[in-house]
Amino acid sequence: MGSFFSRIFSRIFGKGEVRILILGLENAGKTTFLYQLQFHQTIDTIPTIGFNVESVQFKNIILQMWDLGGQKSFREQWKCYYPNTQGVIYMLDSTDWARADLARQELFELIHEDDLKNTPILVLANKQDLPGAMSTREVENILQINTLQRKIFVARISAKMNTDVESALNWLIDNISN
Ligand SMILES: Nc1nc2c(ncn2[C@@H]2O[C@H](COP(=O)(O)OP(=O)(O)OP(=O)(O)O)[C@@H](O)[C@H]2O)c(=O)[nH]1
Ligand SMILES: [Mg+2]
Repeated sequence: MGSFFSRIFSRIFGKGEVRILILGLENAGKTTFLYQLQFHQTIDTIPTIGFNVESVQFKNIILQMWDLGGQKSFREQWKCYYPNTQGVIYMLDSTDWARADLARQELFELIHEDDLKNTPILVLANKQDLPGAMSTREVENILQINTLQRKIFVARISAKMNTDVESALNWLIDNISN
């Protein structure tokens, strides 16, 4: 019985589990993305108070995915979740041109954190199903990706329509294992 529990425990908390944070401004689509991955469904969301966490099986690994609330008061608490993180997903509402500068400021803040200094960052340019969504080039310019000396990659997705969601994750997983 003991070994049964230790196997389960190591499966959940052991080497096979990868800790990923999903960050980004409120309304970017973080929770929609998480539930699309976990349940393969578009679930109606409400603004996240605090966080949601789900263990998602992806290929042969388990991703422990922390979806943190993006409202200002919650952004101030993101730091508490940085230790031991192996990958960051930075979610952007690609139609929110008005808050693009704020989205960049928040990205630049987390990029300079010690706890995240070796962490690859996958930028998900979400809501590509909507008219006026930014192109990859526009996202790279707005977020000044070229100035960052980091493993960072922009992928365009629609969390709601489940377009390119899993293929985007491949980059992150490959870069964590490297
Ligand atoms: N059209 C479209 N709408 C989306 C997409 N992804 C999310 N949304 C919508 O955007 C709104 C916000 O989505 P959430 O997933 O709750 O956003 P969030 O980033 O978790 O927001 P907070 O929890 O407040 O930080 C909801 O109305 C979603 O249905 C998408 O790919 N396309
Ligand atoms: Mg949310």
